Amino acid sequence: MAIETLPDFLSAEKCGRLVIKIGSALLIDDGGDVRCEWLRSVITEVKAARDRGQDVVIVSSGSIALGAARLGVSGGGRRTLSEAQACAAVGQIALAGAWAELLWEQGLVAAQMLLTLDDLEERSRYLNISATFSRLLGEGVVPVVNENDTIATDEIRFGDNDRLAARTAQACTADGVILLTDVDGLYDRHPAQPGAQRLPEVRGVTEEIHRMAGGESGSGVGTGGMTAKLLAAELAERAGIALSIMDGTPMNPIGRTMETGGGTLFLPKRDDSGRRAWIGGRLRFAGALTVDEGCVRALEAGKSLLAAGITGVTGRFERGDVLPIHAPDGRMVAKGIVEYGHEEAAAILGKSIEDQQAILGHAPRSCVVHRDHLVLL
Ligand SMILES: Nc1ncnc2c1ncn2[C@@H]1O[C@H](COP(=O)(O)OP(=O)(O)O)[C@@H](O)[C@H]1O
Ligand SMILES: N[C@@H](CCC(=O)OP(=O)(O)O)C(=O)O
Repeated sequence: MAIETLPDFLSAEKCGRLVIKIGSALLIDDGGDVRCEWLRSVITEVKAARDRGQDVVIVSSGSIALGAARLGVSGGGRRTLSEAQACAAVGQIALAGAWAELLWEQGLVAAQMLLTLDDLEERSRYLNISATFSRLLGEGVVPVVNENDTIATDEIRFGDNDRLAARTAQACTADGVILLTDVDGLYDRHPAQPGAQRLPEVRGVTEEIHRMAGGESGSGVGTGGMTAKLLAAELAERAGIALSIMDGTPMNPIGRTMETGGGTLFLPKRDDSGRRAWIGGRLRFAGALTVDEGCVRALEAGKSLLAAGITGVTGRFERGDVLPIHAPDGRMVAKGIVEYGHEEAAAILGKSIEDQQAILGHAPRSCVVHRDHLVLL
């Protein structure tokens, strides 16, 4: 049974596993301290969920804001990478300590998991992370996840924990994600603008929906703003996971949203298997394929990708990598696991299957991307 309404997030039947993401502005006060009383109220809600039989995974921001205050570093979101990393290193140890202590106050055991984009993109590490989640949740532990900011380079950083929450939800096979933030959902324009209306439900994050988000964070403490939350909603949607943006500012924010009927609920269009979700959720690529119009139509009709339809190969990739597949106008139409490395793919580009043996010097594979390993976008 899948989530269909807001109260379903609190049902062990419909939402056996829940990810709750908490933004920096909620967790850290203006003086740079953890808002302990508020956090205690959230943990009460985590405890209630556990008592109902739901597994809960927390994605907690706040290390940079916490560390910056302790180091006396200012600069909001405009810090250099090394500055942000130093702040994160100082802040994370305090943040994890606060979580462990306050969860323990209510009889819950915390575990820390620091992840990077690379960890979630590389299949074997992704599977290890999934296995660790499964074991921890089986033991009744509450994993607390954050980005491993101290080792992530700019290129491989998520930079915002909204997408990290969606990818974490995939990795731990969650049914729902709650993003607690400082606004009670998605508005049709920036909420500060006159006449802005909240959208209670969104089924399918379209271009029109993306245009509603102003890029900047409102608080000046968080990163990514609504744009990042919509990207997260899109990742969740593709993985068949429901996601809700809720106002985290009051005490007991989840219960409060249920009472007021606030928030925005993003519902998935279709269900995807774990493997397809993993392919569709990939964000970094070692290369790319461009195909002709006929090939785009064939892919949309559910066919595998043949070398004959490929018009361009870029990057240095290996067999087994996930690549984006672009239409002639540059639009990304699909992602899929490639059957050849970049040299062989470039060599057989545009060739029919009959011509490929002589070029490769061995029997060709039936296709370049098999339809079972292809996700249309
Ligand atoms: N269309 C929109 N609807 C709601 N909020 C929006 C919209 N466009 C931009 N925002 C801004 O996004 C902010 C939330 O993002 P952010 O500050 O990054 O939160 P967090 O720190 O919780 O991740 C809101 O406070 C609001 O100022
Ligand atoms: N990993 C960073 C989180 C960055 C981030 O996404 O912040 P936010 O937009 O407040 O959720 C930190 O702990 O400070």
